[in-house]
Amino acid sequence: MATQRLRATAEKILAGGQRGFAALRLRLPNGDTLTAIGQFDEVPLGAECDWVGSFEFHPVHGRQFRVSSFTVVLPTSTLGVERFLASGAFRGIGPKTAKRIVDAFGVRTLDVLREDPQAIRKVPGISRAKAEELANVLAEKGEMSRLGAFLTGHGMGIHLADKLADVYGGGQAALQMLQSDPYQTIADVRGIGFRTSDQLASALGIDRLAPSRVTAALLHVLDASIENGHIYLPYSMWLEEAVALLGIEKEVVAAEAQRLMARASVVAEQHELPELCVYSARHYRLETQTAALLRALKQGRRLSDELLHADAFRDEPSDDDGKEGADATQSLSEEQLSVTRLVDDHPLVILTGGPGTGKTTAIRHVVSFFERLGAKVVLAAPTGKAAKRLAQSTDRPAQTIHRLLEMGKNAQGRFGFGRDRSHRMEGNLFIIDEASMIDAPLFYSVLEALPEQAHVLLVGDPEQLPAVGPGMILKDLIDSSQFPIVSLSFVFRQGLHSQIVRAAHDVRMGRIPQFKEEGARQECFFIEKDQAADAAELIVDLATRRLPRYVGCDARQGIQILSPMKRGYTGTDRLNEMVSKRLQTNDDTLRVGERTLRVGDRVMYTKNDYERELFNGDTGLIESVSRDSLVVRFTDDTLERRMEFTRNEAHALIQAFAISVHKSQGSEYSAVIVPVMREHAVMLFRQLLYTAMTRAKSLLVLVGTQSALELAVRQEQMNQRFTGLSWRLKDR
Ligand SMILES: Nc1ncnc2c1ncn2[C@@H]1O[C@H](COP(=O)(O)OP(=O)(O)OP(=O)(O)O)[C@@H](O)[C@H]1O
Repeated sequence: MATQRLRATAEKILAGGQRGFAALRLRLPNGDTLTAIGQFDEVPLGAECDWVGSFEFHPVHGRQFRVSSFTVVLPTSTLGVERFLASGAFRGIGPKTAKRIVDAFGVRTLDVLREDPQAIRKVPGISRAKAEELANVLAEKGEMSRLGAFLTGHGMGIHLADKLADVYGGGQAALQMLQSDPYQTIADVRGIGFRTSDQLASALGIDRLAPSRVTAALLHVLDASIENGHIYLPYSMWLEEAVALLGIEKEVVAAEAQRLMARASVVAEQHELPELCVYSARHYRLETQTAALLRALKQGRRLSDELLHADAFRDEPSDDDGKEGADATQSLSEEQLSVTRLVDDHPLVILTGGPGTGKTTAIRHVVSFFERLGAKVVLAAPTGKAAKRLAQSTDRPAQTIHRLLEMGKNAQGRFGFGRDRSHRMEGNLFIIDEASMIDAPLFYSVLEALPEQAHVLLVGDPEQLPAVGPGMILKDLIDSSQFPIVSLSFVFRQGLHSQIVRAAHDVRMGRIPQFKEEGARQECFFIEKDQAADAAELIVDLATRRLPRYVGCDARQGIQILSPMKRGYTGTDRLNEMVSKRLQTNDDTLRVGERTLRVGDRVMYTKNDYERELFNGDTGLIESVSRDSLVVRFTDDTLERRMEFTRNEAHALIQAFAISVHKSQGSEYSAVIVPVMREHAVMLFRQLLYTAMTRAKSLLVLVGTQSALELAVRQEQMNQRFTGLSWRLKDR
């Protein structure tokens, strides 16, 4: 039979499946249908295609079209082509010219450009050279241009084109996948989320009740819950969120949820709650493997048995040992001493306590004690600043956990940890400070890379804000009651700096702190301001004029505003703009998105750039600004580095006169101002206020209303995190 080509849309799979043999119902442009059969790598369901094949006659099914190959037809919408031409892929073509070209040639634009480029010279502003260049770029892009037009036409970023082509092996294959099963791209391509693919699916006419849509939403809800810190979701919450996203009947979603659970793409488990706990397969693995490693850790031996000079170890560390670890004249408390003993006996020990309760002093003792026995003691913390403080207070090197695990590029060019179960870290005792900031994936990586028989001391304050990432490791370990905990509560810190510490402890215990004048110099203030706009004015005046004088520091560096939120009169966005303007000394500015960056601005880098050794949270001052770039000076004790950022790169820089309390975790500042206003009521929680207050070393000013302060102290739970680690660790 003769080979034929026909254009039609694959409407339904009549027999077979998505892959392998399938019989399809094709709909022709005139509305007629016909049956097609063939072998498919992937049935392009819903996509309009050019089908190549021949008709044959089947004794039972009648006339059908046997497909030998097909290509997906470019879904040319004029808007897509217009956006594609204006996307920056074609030099010298902006939105106006793109519109003029498309107005003249409509959906045929790309074909015209390909077949008769000079024809577009009739559009004003297009020269012979430009027409030629356009045609060349288009030819160069080949099938990628179809993909580009498709993406931009559906409101997706052109930047996804390369990623998609990479994943699916070319522009044509990517197009085919986008059209046949847009939801599959969520799992395959970073940067495509449920909403994007759902929009696309809706434009392609994919049924709102299609199982692939419901499945994608259910998986998306689980993934998104990670961003709120959860490791699992209770079944009813999972379902409700998916129903809200899909806008369809709950029964349909529930049926699909059951199917997913049966397929092990998600795992449902019964904990103490009457309802099921639903995990994505990945996070279920993370939690169960973490629990397994922790259980194995519990079987470890005494630390001193492993060490060179073990004979020197006496059962009870004596008073002399106490002196050794602390100041020469200071004896450790029984509790502090017990840490050393417990660390020897137990592979994992937890040390907690608020500010000034002697945690650092206890750490110093542990370090020097085990070093004398010949141990290699490794010190680390989740952030660079916390690691630096730990190094200073112990007089030993300390590093970030990421560095300890040797974060870097592997042979395939992907970022990952150089230390893992096959290439473990080296050391006998690992002391990790600020443990409340460790998220579940990082903790797993630490456990996985721990050398055999190593011991771990986690030090932290569970009343601080939890980690930015998912999980609440420190709390879970404490709640499990499986590991020895020393909880220091006596506040040793006296005299200087004790006002802030006392106020912070009040908040920690749920008491409203009193800010009365004491002694010659007050270090803790509460200034009442009813109106948010007035409070903002006052904060800016304090930050730029009054406090620098009071403390004797440079306004650009010494004063830190910590706000609960970005938004609002006293949110970080507005305060940064106000302080930056107030401190402005010349007209050199760089516009980056919505923001204006000025010379002299304190800025924070918000990404991890391992190549430049620049990390999320690093702060510096803008030294100079030119037309399309700026230079930031980062100073780090001994090291001073100047780095240039293009306008594009500068998107990762935020002004940092005011930062969120979340971003301040693990850092300390000599003077801190905290707005405590009703406008941020949704964020006024005890943990947040407490974390903000404990960032201040020598001066703390709260600005706000008494009622907002009371609200912040009263509201206890930040937001509940659903994690199952403590349940999993408990002996049942
Ligand atoms: N057993 C002790 N007896 C007397 N003073 C102590 C004792 N332990 C610690 N201190 C003193 O109390 C103060 C706070 O101690 P340390 O820095 O160890 O506490 P911390 O819990 O680490 O505080 P922060 O978390 O605020 O850094 C220090 O001045 C320290 O010398």
